[in-house]
Amino acid sequence: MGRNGSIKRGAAAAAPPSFTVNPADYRLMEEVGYGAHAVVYRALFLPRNQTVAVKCLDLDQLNNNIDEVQREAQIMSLIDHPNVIRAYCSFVVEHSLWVIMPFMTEGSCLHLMKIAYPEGFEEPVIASILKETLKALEYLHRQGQIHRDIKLVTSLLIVLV
Ligand SMILES: Nc1ncnc2c1ncn2[C@@H]1O[C@H](COP(=O)(O)OP(=O)(O)OP(=O)(O)O)[C@@H](O)[C@H]1O
Repeated sequence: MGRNGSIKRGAAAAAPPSFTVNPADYRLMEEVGYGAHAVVYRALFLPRNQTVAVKCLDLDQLNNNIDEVQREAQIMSLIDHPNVIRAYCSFVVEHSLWVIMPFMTEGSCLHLMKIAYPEGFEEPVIASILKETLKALEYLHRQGQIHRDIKLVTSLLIVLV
């Protein structure tokens, strides 16, 4: 709504897409990566045939860290910065926590480097990745959050399709 009460053009288009918390609405496709406690899949959100990433965290492995993980998923859902991936939603499926996220089509910087730049990125590219990463960190710090686990080579790249 504009200040004069008029409805802003494009406001509806800018609204974040909504996702369900029903696992049956997601079809897991291939595995795209894994971390210490999670496996990440490319998946389809069936109601809109939309590609997403689903991070499946093994709750049994997390032991006492469940509160921390749920807090992280909640923070991720409140993120609003182009350089920080946000979670659309998260929910428990049997022994896993599923976090639904945008799918980063180009994968991580490490992946890109391995397949296309085996000698390593050139300096201007590294500088650009660093700058964008620092913008993301600055945003998180302004929100009162500390990342604690930055691994530059696993930064994710998105390509708008
Ligand atoms: N949204 C996404 N889109 C595409 N690929 C992703 C996405 N999220 C994660 N991945 C892939 O999955 C890998 C593992 O991601 P994850 O977030 O579990 O681990 P991490 O933070 O890199 O590792 P750890 O949890 O061990 O610190 C990433 O390195 C990346 O290759």
